[in-house]
Amino acid sequence: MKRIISYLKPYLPKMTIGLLIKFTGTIMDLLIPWILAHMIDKVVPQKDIKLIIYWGLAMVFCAALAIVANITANRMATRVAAETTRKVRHDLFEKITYLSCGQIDNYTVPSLVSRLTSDTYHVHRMIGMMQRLGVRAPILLLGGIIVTISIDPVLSLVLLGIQPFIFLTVFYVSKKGIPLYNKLQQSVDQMVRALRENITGVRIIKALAKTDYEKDRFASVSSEVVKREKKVGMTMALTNPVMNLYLNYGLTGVILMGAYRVNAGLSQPGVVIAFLTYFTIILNAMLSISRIFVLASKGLASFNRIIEVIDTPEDLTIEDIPPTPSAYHIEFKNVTFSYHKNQANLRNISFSLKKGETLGIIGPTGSGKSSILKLLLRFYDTDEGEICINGRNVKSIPRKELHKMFGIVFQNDILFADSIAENIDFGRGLPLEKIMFSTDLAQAGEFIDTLEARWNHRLTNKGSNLSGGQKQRILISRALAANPEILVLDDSSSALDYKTDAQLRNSLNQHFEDTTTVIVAQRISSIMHARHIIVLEDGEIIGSGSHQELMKNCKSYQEISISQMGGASLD
Ligand SMILES: Nc1ncnc2c1ncn2[C@@H]1O[C@H](COP(=O)(O)OP(=O)(O)OP(=O)(O)O)[C@@H](O)[C@H]1O
Repeated sequence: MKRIISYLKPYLPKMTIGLLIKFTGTIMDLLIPWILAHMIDKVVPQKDIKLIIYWGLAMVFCAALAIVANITANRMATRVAAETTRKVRHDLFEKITYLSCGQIDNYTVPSLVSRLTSDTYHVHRMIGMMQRLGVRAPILLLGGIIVTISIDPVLSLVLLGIQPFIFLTVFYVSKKGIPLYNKLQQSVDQMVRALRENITGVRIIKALAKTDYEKDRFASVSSEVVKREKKVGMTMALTNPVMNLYLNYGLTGVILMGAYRVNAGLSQPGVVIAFLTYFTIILNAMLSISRIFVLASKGLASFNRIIEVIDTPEDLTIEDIPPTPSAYHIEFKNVTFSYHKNQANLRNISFSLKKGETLGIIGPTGSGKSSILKLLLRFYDTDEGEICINGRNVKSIPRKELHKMFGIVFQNDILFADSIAENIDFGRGLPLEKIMFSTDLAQAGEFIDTLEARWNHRLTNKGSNLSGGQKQRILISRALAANPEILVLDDSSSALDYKTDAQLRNSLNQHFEDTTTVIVAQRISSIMHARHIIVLEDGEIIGSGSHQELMKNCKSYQEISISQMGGASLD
């Protein structure tokens, strides 16, 4: 609660003014039936047209003021809700961008997406609703009760008699409805997750003719949503008819008792008419209050899910480790690491690279090749051992400074719906010449020249209007464009033909001789020229050395080489 108030704090003056306006509008709404009763019972019998017009105008004024005040207050409330939600969403987004990879793994991406979308939406609805109805409904309820008791205490007994039933209904619906809403939200989360997987994987689903399977899978999560929606609907559907029933019974009771009291000269017709209106106002106010409870509990649950992420303590903090002089640019010293802190995914990894040297990493799928790169970039911290760049432990290098050293191409790296130039620049403000130079080096210049708008050619989301090889070249251009100190290529030549791959390697040798390069590859031809090669298996180095050395000493390497190139050597 404290946190939500801290978000609302900047808008407190605006909210106070809005609530005062709302208060005025609501009082006007409450006044109208009272004026009506006064006119019928006191003014009309005097047969003074001037007085009737005067009171009539008072009613018109109240009605106009009520509507203007309510609209103004609602608009102000909407603005406050939108602004507050914008700030919450912004803080959440910012925090997500700073979460470490381990923290993202723990939350999972779909859960973070639904916190950013549906949870912020619920918070928005709650803040809006609390301002619109949070003041109005209690005033209408309390004010209505006070006015009815003051104009005819006996008729109020009808209202009093019906209250326990109303309370019971509201209590039952809230008690049942809130957990049902929470369950519904969970199944909506699952449906969003399935939908997301389906849409991102639409090609492979089609290619593997899994459309029917996916349709069934989606149908099953969707029918769970429908089932839960029905359950919520069935419970909530009780509210309006049951309340209407109470209302009608109450109104009948008021009319019966009112008629009796008017006949007996104990009350007046105007009071009975006003009473009927107040009765409706009071019941509607109670209904609104029950809705506020449901919406507030949903909104608070969502807000807590958002705050959980925003308050996640920062891990991977910068540690004060003094640098040690080193002849090496990159060093891995006995590094052991596990994602789930149970079974090690990398064990005892050691290697060192001098400036400008190239390391090739090869090994079967799942052997830990990409994990080495993730540790080098400090996406995760090692469990044992240390990783140094220029003698500085990566844990002691500020994140921005560390990442600036790198040019990276990851597996399945992403291109955005933007121009080719902007995709390469990536917000770094690089001059076009550098971008053009990098595309030439990455062997992308040739295909860019065939495009009408060339570097301004717009890509679609994820670069889906390019071929796999073209995408790969743009991604490599992005990695090269800022003249990185360290170049990391994770299986990035897999979509390049052998000739382009060889041309790329030549360009790198010529123009990036000071850049230390780490290449992860499935193809031996992509790494066989590297100064150092390590062969990984099950998270361990089972062979290291140059291509020739490995061809002599490492059985696994020989097998890969023979299977891919018939065991060709460099010479
Ligand atoms: N984010 C993660 N959370 C948990 N386990 C992970 C995560 N990423 C990778 N792993 C596990 O760590 C091991 C090594 O994975 P890694 O991606 O490093 O392999 P790889 O050699 O690069 O494989 P590939 O050639 O298929 O890309 C695998 O067993 C994988 O399941």
